[in-house]
Amino acid sequence: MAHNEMDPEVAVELAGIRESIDNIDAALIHMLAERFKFTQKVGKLKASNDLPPSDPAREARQVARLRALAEEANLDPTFAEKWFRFVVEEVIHHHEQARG
Ligand SMILES: O=C(O)C(=O)C[C@]1(C(=O)O)C=C[C@@H](O)C=C1
Repeated sequence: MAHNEMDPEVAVELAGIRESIDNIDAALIHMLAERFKFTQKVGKLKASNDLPPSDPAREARQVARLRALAEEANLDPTFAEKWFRFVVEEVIHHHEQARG
C-alpha cells in the first residue's frame, strides 16, 4: 500500500474517532462562548464600578485549582495553565475596551 493510502478499515475507524473529536470541539466552542458571555457581564460590572480589569489574586487561585483538576484528569497542568492564561489575556483585553 502506498505511503499516502489508507486501509479502508483504518479509514472507517479514524472517521468514527473524528466524529467524537468534532463533537468535543463543538462543545468547547459553545462552552467558551458561554464563558465570554459571563466575563462580558463581569467587564460591565467592573467598568461601571471603576474596578481594575485584572484581578491577579483571583487568577492565582484559579490557576492553582485548574492545575490540581488537570492532574486528577491526567491532563498536563502546564497546558491547563497556558490555556487559562491565554483566555484571561483576551478577557482582560475585553474589560479594557469596556472601560472605554
Ligand atoms: O473574575 C474576574 O474578576 C474576571 O475578570 C474574570 C477573569 C477570568 O476570565 O477568569 C479575567 C480577568 C481577571 O484577572 C480574573 C478572572
